[in-house]
Amino acid sequence: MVAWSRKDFDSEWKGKYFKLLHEQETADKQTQENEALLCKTIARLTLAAKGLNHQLDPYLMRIHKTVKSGLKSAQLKIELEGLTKFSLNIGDSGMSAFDAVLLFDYLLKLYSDDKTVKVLKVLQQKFESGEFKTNDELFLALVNATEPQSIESSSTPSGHADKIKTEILSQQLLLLLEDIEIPFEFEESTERLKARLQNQSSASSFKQLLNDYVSLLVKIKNHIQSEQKDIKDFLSELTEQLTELSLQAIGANDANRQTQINRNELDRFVSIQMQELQDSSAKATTLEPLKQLIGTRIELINKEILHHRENEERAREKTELQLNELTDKIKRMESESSDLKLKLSIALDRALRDPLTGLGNRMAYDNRLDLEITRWQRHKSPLTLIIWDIDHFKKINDTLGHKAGDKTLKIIAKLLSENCRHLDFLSRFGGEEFTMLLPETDQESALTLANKLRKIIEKTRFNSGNGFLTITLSCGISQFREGDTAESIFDRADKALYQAKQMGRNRCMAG
Ligand SMILES: Nc1nc2c(ncn2[C@@H]2O[C@H](COP(=O)(O)OP(=O)(O)OP(=O)(O)O)[C@@H](O)[C@H]2O)c(=O)[nH]1
Repeated sequence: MVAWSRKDFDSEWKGKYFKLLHEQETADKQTQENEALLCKTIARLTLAAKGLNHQLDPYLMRIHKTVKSGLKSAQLKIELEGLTKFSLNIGDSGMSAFDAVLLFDYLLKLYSDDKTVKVLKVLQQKFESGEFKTNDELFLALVNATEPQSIESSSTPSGHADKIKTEILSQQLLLLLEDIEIPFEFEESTERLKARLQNQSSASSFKQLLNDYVSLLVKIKNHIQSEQKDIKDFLSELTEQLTELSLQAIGANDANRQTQINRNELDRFVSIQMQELQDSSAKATTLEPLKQLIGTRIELINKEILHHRENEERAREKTELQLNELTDKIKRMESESSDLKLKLSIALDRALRDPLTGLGNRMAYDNRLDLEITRWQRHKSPLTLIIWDIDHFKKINDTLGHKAGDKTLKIIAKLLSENCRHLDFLSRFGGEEFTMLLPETDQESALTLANKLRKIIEKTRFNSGNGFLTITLSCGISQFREGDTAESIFDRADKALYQAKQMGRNRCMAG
C-alpha cells in the first residue's frame, strides 16, 4: 500500500486545476474565434444581398453594422426580428418585392423621359411603403403613368382597367397565333378567331372569345398529336411487318436448305444402291438371281425417288405459299409507304411554306441559302441577297385592321414573286419582311432589279375600302463576298435596310 502525504495531495489537486483552467481557456478562445467567423460571415452575406431589394437594404445594413464590431446578441435579435417580419409581409403583398424592384428597374429603363421617371419613382416609394393593397391597383397606376392616353379614352375607372387588359391580351393572343404553325384544316377557324380578336370590344364578350381561343388551341394540339400517333402507329406496324417478313424469308431459306439436304440424301442413297448393284453384278455367276437383285434394287430406288418427289413437292408448295404471302405483304407495305411518303411531303411542304402568302418561310430560306452558298463556293458566280421591309406597315394594321394588313402582305408577295426570275428565291422571312436570294446576280444588277420592284409596288393602288393607298418598300442589298457566312451577309443587308429606313424609306440601299 502507498501512503499519500499532504504535499502529494496538494500537487495532484493543483495539476488538475491547471489542466481544467487550460481547457477552459482553449474553449473560450475557440468560442471567440467562432463568434468572429460568424460575424464576418453575416457581414459578408448582408453585403452580398444588398441591392436585391431596396426595401430589404436598410434591415441588411443595420444587421451589417451590428455584427461588424462584434456579436451583440440582444441588438442582433431585434434586427433579425425586424427582418423576419418584413420578409413575411413581402409574401403577403401578392407581388414579391424583388419582382417589383425588377419591374420598376425595367420601366425606368424603358421610359427615360423626365416626367415619367418622376412619376414612376413616386409610385415606387408608394409601393415600398405598402400603399398599394393589390397588384391590380399597382398595375393600373403604372399603366396610368406610362400610357395615360389609353386610360383617358375610357369612361369608368373599372372600365379602364378592363379595356386595357383586354386590348393588351388581344394583341398578345394575336401575336401568339402568328407564331403557331396552323394545320390546313384549322386555317379558316383561325382566321375567324383573328378577326374577332381584332374587333372585340367588351370584357364580357372577351371571356367567350378566350374560351374559343383555348378550345381552338386544344383542337390543334389534339390534331397534331393524332397525326403524330398515326405516324407512330404506322412505324410500329411497319417494324412488326418487317420482322415477320424477315422471319418468313428465314423460313423460305430453311425450306431451300432442307430441299438441298433431301437431294443430297437421295444422291447418296442412289449411288450406294448402284455401287452395291455393280459389286453384285461382278460377283454374279448366274443370271436369274442377278435379275431378281436388280429388280429389288430398282424398286427400292424408285420408292426412294417417289418419296423424295413427294417431299420436294410439299416443300415447294410450302415455299410457294410463303413467297405469295411475302409478295402480298410487300405490295401492301409499298402502298402504305407511298401513302406515308405523300403525307410526309405534304407535311414538309407545309413546314416550309408561309400559309398567308404561299411563299417559302424562314426555314425554307435557311435551306435554300445553304444550297446557294454551296453552289456559290463551287462555281464562284455572284450571289446577292435582298431584304425587303414594308414601310410603316404598323400604320396599315392600326388604321385599316389586321385583315387589311394580311391582304397587303399577300398582294406584295404576289407582285414581288411575279416580277423576278424563276431562279430567284423569294421568301417571307417573318412579319412584314421578305428575303430574296438572287443567284448569278451581282450587287449592281440586284440594285437595278430592286428599284424596278420598288417602283412597281409604289405605283400599285391598294384599295383601302375608303379610297386608294400608296404603299412603299425599303430594302437592303448585299452581294456574297469571300469568307461570308449566312449570318454575315444577312447582317450587311440588314444594316443597308436600316440605312434605307433612316434615309426616309421607299428606297433601296446596297451595303
Ligand atoms: N397584318 C399582319 N401584320 C403583321 C404580320 N406580321 C407582322 N405584322 C405587323 O407588322 C408591323 C411591323 O411594324 P414595325 O416593325 O414597327 O415596322 P413598320 O411599321 O413597318 O415601320 P418601318 O419598318 O420602320 O417602316 C407590326 O405591327 C406587326 O404586328 C402579319 O402576318 N399580318
